[in-house]
Amino acid sequence: MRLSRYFLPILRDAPKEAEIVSHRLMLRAGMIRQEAAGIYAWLPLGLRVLDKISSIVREEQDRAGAIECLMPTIQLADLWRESGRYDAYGEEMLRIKDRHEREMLYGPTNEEMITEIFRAGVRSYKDLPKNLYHIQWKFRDERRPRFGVMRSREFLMKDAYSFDLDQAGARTSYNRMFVAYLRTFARLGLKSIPMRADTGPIGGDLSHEFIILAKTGESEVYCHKDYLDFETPPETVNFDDAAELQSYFDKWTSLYAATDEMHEKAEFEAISEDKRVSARGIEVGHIFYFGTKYSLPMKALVTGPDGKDTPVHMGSYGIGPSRLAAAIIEAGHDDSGIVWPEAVAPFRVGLVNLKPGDAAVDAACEDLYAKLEAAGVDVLYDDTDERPGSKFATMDLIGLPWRLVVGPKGLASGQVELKRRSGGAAEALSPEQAVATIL
Ligand SMILES: Nc1ncnc2c1ncn2[C@@H]1O[C@H](COS(=O)(=O)NC(=O)[C@@H](N)CS)[C@@H](O)[C@H]1O
Repeated sequence: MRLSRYFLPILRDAPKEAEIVSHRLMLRAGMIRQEAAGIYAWLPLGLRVLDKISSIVREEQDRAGAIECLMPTIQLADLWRESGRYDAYGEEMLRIKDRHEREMLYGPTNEEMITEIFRAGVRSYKDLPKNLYHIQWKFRDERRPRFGVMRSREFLMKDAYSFDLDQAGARTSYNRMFVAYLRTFARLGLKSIPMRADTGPIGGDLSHEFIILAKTGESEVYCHKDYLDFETPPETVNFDDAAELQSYFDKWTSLYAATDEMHEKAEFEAISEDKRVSARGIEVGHIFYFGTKYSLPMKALVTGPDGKDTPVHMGSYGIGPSRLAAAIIEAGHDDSGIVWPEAVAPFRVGLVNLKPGDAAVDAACEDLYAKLEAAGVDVLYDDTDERPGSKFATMDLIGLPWRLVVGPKGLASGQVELKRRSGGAAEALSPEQAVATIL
């Protein structure tokens, strides 16, 4: 992409209301723009990151056997009356009326809707287990939206829903998602720790929040330090092997880890001092087992092996891709700006032309741009007339993994300058060596 043709509204300073670093950097880097309280436009650079995060979430859901669908954002109030949650959900629900005065709502979550879809499509236990998911925008009228997209009112969520004949089956579905979550956050460059959590308005009696430790996290969390060294379950996990899945669940819940609401002080203080971690954390995922809480009132029944109709056992599993864009910045930045992990960087290389109009430099840049793009490397080519200092500052701010600089002096001795954003000195290399290093 040529920067002269792109849309990247960089801000020199962040608005004062941006309290945390990810909010400041996302605004300054031209990734998002606030359209209303807690409601953001995702500008081109931010959307590229959001799409990369969603792709990794999707890959790990698919690997775990979940099946993707897409439910609408607008839902009928009557659907929520079936589960009894319409009134219980409270102020956070955005209630609307259509032209026929029909009561509707902007979905904050989809347990009722997926249960309605399931009950219309499945009748026998032979069709179980099932896990259906979508990646869809949600609306929760948070009293105090803040921290940019970290706690916004409209946000993107992957929400998956599992259906099993009984609790034992539902526990395996829960463990499948548990393992998929550990893998997902690791691939995003984050160290997540599953913590016992409260079930809140979703309900149920088993729940874990996946927390990443960050100074600006909203939650106060407590855990055993050894979690930080645990190996992520490998790509080769057999998601059909209930015992293997249970072994990962047992390992990753074998030591103390709890959010503030579930904290047991005495249990925590029984851990040797050097192994206690108490920190602030960001909740990036939350999973629930809630049995027949929705299937019973909504009559989502299957014919069991005994021929009797029985309500299915369900769980729901949420991840916040839009919150993750901010959380990844909280976990990866420095004084000059964002430092993206390769997996989610909006572009892989920032190519900087120090003297547009200089024939040799232009030719060298065009050649590098063509070679890298042909090799499938996403390049943001700064071909603008900005001053060099401002070009370097922009590349540091938007945090691309590689910065490749072409100037007349270096080129005269056949060299360009390559620098890794995550640290290390700039290297003077031939254009060929620079391309080889990046590939
Ligand atoms: N206001 C918000 N802004 C940004 N992300 C949010 C917000 N609220 C929740 N999330 C993200 O969405 C994830 C799931 O949300 S949740 O309420 O915990 N769980 C559910 O809604 C269940 N239905 C799971 S399918 C959270 O872990 C968080 O990553």
